[in-house]
Amino acid sequence: MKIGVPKEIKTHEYRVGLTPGAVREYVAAGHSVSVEANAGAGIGATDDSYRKSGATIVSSAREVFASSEMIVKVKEPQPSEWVQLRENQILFTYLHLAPDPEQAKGLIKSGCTAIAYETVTDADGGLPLLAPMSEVAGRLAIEAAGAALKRYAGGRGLLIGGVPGVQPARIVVIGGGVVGTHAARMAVGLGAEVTILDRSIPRLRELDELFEGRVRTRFSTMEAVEEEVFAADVVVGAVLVPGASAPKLVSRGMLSSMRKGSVIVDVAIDQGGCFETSRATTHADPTFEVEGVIHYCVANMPGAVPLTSSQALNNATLPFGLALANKGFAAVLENPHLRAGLNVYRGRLTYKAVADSLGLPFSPIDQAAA
Ligand SMILES: NC(=O)C1=CN([C@@H]2O[C@H](COP(=O)(O)OP(=O)(O)OC[C@H]3O[C@@H](n4cnc5c(N)ncnc54)[C@H](O)[C@@H]3O)[C@@H](O)[C@H]2O)C=CC1
Ligand SMILES: CC(=O)C(=O)O
Ligand SMILES: [Mg+2]
Repeated sequence: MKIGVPKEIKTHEYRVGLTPGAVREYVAAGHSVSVEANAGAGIGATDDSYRKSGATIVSSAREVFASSEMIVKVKEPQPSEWVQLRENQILFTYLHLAPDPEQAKGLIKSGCTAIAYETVTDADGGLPLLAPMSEVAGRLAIEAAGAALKRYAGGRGLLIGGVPGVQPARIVVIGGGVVGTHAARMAVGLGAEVTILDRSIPRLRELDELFEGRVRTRFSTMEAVEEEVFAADVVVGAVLVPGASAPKLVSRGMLSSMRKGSVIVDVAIDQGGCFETSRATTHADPTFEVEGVIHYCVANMPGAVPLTSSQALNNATLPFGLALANKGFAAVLENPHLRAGLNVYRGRLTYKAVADSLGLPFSPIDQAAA
């Protein structure tokens, strides 16, 4: 198959869809790979290193889109990219369609086959292509919170771990999945007082065991969320209902009861965010303030550490990408985990939670592929 890797164009997005090491695997399996010039610059991978791995370097994204049967990216296609997609072309990348009707319409119109990393599943019920970036974003969330808590950044002027004799920051994590767990690890490591809320009791049990008493766990009801958020210095939003828009768990009205200079890190912003007042920001201008509460809502947090993130992402995407390259759409039909990743096929939305969130018709894959 002809595989294409354009350079990422989202603001301050430095990751790359395929590392030179991944290209080598595709080429060894008999595929050809076109990489846009400088696509790997953000991770220090030169065009020459891609050539050595067997790629052909082309000078423009236009050439990549025109010549490839499958496009492998990181972030959701931007408007200038989705107009270049076409029927019978596979797009393999993050999409986050639920809060993004314009992109959804663009992909529907293109007729392409769009597989979303974030809804591909594994045999344990996990999301193997979301998990590595959730690990990164969870860990970064506490760094972001630490920066925003600084007085000159508008924060309360609090050191996360405190010092002997002075209490540390109180960090509340809503959603104890991959992001939440990794955020909690960092927060605990810095000496914060940490509470994790989740709606899954089995998950709360696992967290209780994992942290051996170093975090408090709490079942997530409206009352519990209110009590914890009002007492927090930092709230990390880390909930997910796969494919769907994130539930809004903290309302605008609640902000006035939060501490001035406290910080919200809404990692779930790529699914629309779980705070009513969140709106997506970029690494160029990551925070804004509402009612004295600093909001950090960057939708591509792992893009800030592309060297770590591109490797972690490629480790996870490689077997799925190779299956697609080897078998084409048949791989989607025969592998239930890739099938779960299919969001758009020949002009139809094939993921129910996405269609429901967008208020658009849903077509089961069998129907769409018939
Ligand atoms: N902004 C960014 O750059 C990035 C954002 N993300 C996003 O972070 C979010 C979380 O991802 P993961 O941790 O991988 O998901 P996950 O599926 O591992 O964990 C989500 C957790 O939320 C819990 N949950 C669902 N509804 C809840 C509610 N009403 N109250 C409390 N808990 C609830 C679930 O039980 C689950 O434990 C996703 O939206 C993901 O796309 C992930 C990576 C990067
Ligand atoms: C998961 C995601 O949105 C990201 O890595 O940017
Ligand atoms: Mg994102």
